[in-house]
Amino acid sequence: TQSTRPQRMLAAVHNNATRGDPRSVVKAIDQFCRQKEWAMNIGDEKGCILDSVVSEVNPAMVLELGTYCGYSTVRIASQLPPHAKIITLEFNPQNAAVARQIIAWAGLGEKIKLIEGSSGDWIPKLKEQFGVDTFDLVFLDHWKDRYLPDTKLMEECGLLRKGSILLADNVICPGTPEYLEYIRNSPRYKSQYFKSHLEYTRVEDGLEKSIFLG
Ligand SMILES: O=C(NCCCCc1cc2cnccc2s1)c1cc(-c2ccc(F)cc2)cc(O)c1O
Ligand SMILES: [Mg+2]
Repeated sequence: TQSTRPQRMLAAVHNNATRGDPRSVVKAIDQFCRQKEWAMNIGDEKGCILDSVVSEVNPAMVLELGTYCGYSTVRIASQLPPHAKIITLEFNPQNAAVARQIIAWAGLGEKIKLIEGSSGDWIPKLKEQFGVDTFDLVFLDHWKDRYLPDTKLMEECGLLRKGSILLADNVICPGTPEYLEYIRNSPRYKSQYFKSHLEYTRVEDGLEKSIFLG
């Protein structure tokens, strides 16, 4: 039977990356996406901006909405301090299965909790199910029309504290107009736009970094 693109990406990781070496996993995926098949990982250019935000925040507790194949999960987890954790949500079971194997190959399974399901269902359950208090960093990379409702949901569920950072991918392409409008005009957030490009292309895209003011 025909393989899927995530499965071919996983094969590229197995063939080209060193087990236990997250940076080689990231490099193998970027090479696959540049030389073989485009895929919707954050990519190397926006990935460097992600890396700088993670190292600046030095988070103990991270939430990622949208795992896909685990590329950004691996980038984030490889920079976390000891005992820090990332919870990542993925809607598509086939993508989640590939992500688990890419995360395992990178040797980061201890730091990462991958949950299969939708953000709307799971955000209200994170405190009771996983003993989460608040998140220091949230990376939004899931359905673009869910960025705004899920941000409001996280506020309502008490998952954000004064100083929590939201980092949103694709605010230009595919675009998240309602989210940008809200977050840039809300007195409860301080926002900053990082101009970049859609992964592996010359199309404009960017990341929006927002600090929750409480
Ligand atoms: O759709 C994108 N990412 C979201 C996949 C949604 C799946 C999930 C929903 C959901 C709900 N709850 C919990 C977890 C999850 S995971 C996406 C698309 C492009 C793109 C595609 C074509 C194109 F021509 C130009 C850009 C680029 C990107 O960087 C993307 O991130
Ligand atoms: Mg994205």
